Amino acid sequence: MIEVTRVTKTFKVARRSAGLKEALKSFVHRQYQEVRALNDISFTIGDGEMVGYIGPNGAGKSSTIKILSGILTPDGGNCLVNGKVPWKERVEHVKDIGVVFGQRSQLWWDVPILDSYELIRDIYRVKEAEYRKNLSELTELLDLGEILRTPARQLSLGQRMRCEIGASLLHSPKILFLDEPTIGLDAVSKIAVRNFILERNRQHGTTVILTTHDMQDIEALTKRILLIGKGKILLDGNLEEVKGTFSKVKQLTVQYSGAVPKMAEGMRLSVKEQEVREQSLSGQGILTIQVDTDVLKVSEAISYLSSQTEITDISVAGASLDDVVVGLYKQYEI
Ligand SMILES: Nc1ncnc2c1ncn2[C@@H]1O[C@H](COP(=O)(O)OP(=O)(O)OP(=O)(O)O)[C@@H](O)[C@H]1O
Repeated sequence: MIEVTRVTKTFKVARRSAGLKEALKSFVHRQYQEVRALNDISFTIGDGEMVGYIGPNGAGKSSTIKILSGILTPDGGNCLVNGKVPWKERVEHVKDIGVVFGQRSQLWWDVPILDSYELIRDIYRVKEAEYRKNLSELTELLDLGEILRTPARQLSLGQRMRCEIGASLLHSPKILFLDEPTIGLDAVSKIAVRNFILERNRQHGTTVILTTHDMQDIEALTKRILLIGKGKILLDGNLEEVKGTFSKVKQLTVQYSGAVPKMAEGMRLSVKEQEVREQSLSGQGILTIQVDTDVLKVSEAISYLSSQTEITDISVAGASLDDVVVGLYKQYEI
């Protein structure tokens, strides 16, 4: 269980104007500006939950993850992770958590991955039997076989990321913090990483907090999202419900054979008039229709269309999660 209560964090940043004169001045009179990274944030995450922590650049996501993993101390508020205060009980706390920062490595650059893993085993004092079991499971699921004997610096980004995730799980943590785990990966590697995380959660009940700008990660992995902006939690809700509030308009793609169907109130054609005219001459075609579900249900729109023409194929799509997130950022002015 993760309980974050009224946490605040302010950074003091040195400020000076450009130029040599200003640089010399700042030696004598240093000026500081305060950046409020976290402003009174609270949330609770239950055991085995997978939560997407999203927000624009500079919103405060990494600062939260650093506090939850004990790297940063907040100025105010409290935080309990499995009953422990992360920055006060660090040694005990790190046994419970695994952390992957997509932009930083926890592996030793010049030594084979297996040597890094053995160092991690010693640091976390993982028992030999547990280490062997975890290593063989992770090697199989993350397809690490060949690459375990290669130094990190010789691996591709995708191979290294699989090794990073393996490294974070060698001590069987109950909670996994993933900060942009698929950044820079190709489509195949992204899917492999997502599937592994899903499987880990299913089989071991691992709690996952995922920060990412990749909405496909969020869609594939999480049911709940926490939206942070300017250091404040702006929304904590079910992903499907949040999507629902933004997807009043559904898009129907209709393949038909016969007359071009007329549009009812609440339905709007997305294709150009010229295209419709051409389709009308050929007696068949594909139309893209926007349906405002406040006016007309999708099922009503489909039966209205099929009363006028023969529908040979149809697909319904909602707003993409990227559209939803852009809408949220606009709504909350972040
Ligand atoms: N060590 C630091 N010193 C000074 N300011 C910092 C430090 N770390 C973070 N900040 C500031 O705190 C704010 C929140 O930063 P944070 O890295 O938590 O954002 P983020 O949501 O993770 O952003 P991104 O999506 O770009 O990674 C930003 O304004 C950032 O400049």
